[in-house]
Amino acid sequence: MQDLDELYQLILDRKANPKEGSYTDYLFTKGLDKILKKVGEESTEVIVAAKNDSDDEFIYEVSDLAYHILVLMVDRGISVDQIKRELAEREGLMSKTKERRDIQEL
Ligand SMILES: N=c1c2ncn([C@@H]3O[C@H](COP(=O)(O)OP(=O)(O)OP(=O)(O)O)[C@@H](O)[C@H]3O)c2ncn1[C@@H]1O[C@H](COP(=O)(O)O)[C@@H](O)[C@H]1O
Repeated sequence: MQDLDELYQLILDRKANPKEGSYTDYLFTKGLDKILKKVGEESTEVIVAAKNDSDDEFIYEVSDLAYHILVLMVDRGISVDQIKRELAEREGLMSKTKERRDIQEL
């Protein structure tokens, strides 16, 4: 069982300790442009899968995209905690915006 935090840590470790035959290593070696190309390809595959009926295919493609996004985050030096913090801040902002909208609708 591997959650997103654990996968992020493993990718971080691949960056610090390159391992022969590792696909993550291959991406880091190729560099940012290659990682961005993969994120673009995987995003398109998620869109195509979302239009089809197969949940399994959709889950597979979202997982591919999630992995490549984590590789991109490590390459850019951004942590999962930074994303969590941003989302947590939005939670406060969004509920304030909703309160304002509710008041305007009264
Ligand atoms: N979650 C993933 C994961 N998801 C997708 N992929 C790889 O992403 C690639 C996507 O397939 P494509 O056909 O688009 O790409 P490709 O033809 O293989 O290669 P490209 O030349 O196009 O880049 C496949 O090679 C998959 O193996 C992943 N590779 C590794 N992980 C995890 O990352 C961790 C470290 O893996 P290694 O770095 O390989 O040790 C492990 O926990 C793995 O499970």
